[in-house]
Amino acid sequence: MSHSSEAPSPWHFAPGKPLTGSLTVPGDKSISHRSLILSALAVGESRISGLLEGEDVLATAGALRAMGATIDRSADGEWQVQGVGVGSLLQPEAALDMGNSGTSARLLMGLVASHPITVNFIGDASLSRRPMARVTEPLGRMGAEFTTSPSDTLPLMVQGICPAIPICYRLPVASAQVKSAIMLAALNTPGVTEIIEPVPTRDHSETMLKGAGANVRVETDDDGTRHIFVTGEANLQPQTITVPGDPSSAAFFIVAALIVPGSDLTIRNVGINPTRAGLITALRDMGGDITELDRRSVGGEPVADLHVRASALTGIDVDPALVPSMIDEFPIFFIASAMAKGTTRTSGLEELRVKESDRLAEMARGLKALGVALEEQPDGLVIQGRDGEPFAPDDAVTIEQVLDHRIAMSFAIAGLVAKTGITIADISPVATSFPDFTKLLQRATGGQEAISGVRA
Ligand SMILES: O=C(O)C1=C[C@@H](OP(=O)(O)O)[C@@H](O)[C@H](O)C1
Ligand SMILES: C=C(OP(=O)(O)O)C(=O)O
Repeated sequence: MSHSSEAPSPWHFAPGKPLTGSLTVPGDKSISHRSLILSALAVGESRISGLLEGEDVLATAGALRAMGATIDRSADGEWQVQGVGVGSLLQPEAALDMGNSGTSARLLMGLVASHPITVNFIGDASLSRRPMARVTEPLGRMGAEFTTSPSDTLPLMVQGICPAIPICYRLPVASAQVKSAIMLAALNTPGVTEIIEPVPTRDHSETMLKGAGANVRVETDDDGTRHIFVTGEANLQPQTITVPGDPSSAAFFIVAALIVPGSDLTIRNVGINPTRAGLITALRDMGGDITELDRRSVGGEPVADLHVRASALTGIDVDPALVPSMIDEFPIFFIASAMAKGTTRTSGLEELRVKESDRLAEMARGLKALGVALEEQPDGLVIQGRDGEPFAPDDAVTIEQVLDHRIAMSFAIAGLVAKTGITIADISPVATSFPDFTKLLQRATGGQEAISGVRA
């Protein structure tokens, strides 16, 4: 199911026309995973529209089918799910292939931990390097058993337990995936499970579980620490869910429109949940002209159309408190920083080293190849911006395949302001989160001439 088994697809991205007009980004990846999972746990038919049809979400759908849910697609983004009910997942016959998707792996490990089934999880080379102890540790306290490699990575076997034991768990890392894994395990666990979240992370699981009728209560201390209480043995109601556009996908077009001179672009239907909107705050602090139009609610989430105009950016020190709300946006934020005037400093980003790739190292490597002066620190980058001057590397730059969609898309956008363009050795990883990325970029830049495929 993974793109990694296919032949690489090299693309070249070079300066062309400004980004103009309007476009709509695909459905939010986090909300799409959760829509399928909660629908599979409801009894009856749920209907989802705007579902992201990226490989990561399809991995979640495939796993839920293998555990008994009936999942059908009737049109683009339109999906129907017949759930099995909390506690009624079936033992899958084969290992669940999570492909490149950390969210699928960690959320589904939580889901099966409180079911009396044994499940093997496998993934691609990137996912098989990513840390899983962060979920096996709390789920183990709930009674599930795990067989992993000594490095606590995939492939991994979960032996679920029913009834599981409710726990009170303080998250040692700011991670919505870990929080959500425990919440999903808690749904089929008698009693009340409490998760203490010192640093708030994306809150889609809380919102969507409440919407489906689960007893989820959130209390916030004066210092911002959140306590999330989930009452187990829940009954979830089938829903009609509309998935809003993904701010993490919109991010590439926001930055492109800011740094390509003359751009004036509207990105429609973008989720602006405060736990996801840190990039907009940071870019505005740098002088980015981003206006929210027609603020509204879609599927219980705040959404707006974003009007973005090319802007002279100035470097900033990014407040570490913003980090969780822009965690996936740092790769493209570093491209914006490299085009700003002055220095941009980031810190508190050690989590970027355990994403689909080591995103600090990969971004530092690619930016250096583009001639950008920077310092790589253990938990961030310090970037000397070029004050709007296009990248002018001595040699042609090729970004090698590292099985990381966000690295590929970030340097694709950088290619729009690089004198000789940039070659992405394999664009196919974008299919995990944004299958239409190149098509939308071509459309926004007025046609084929802005970017073109390169024959290897
Ligand atoms: O819960 C989610 O849907 C996600 C949480 C984040 O991961 P962490 O929980 O590891 O920070 C994010 O990077 C990922 O893309 C999606
Ligand atoms: C980190 C990401 O996803 P995941 O953890 O689901 O692989 C991402 O999409 O940037």
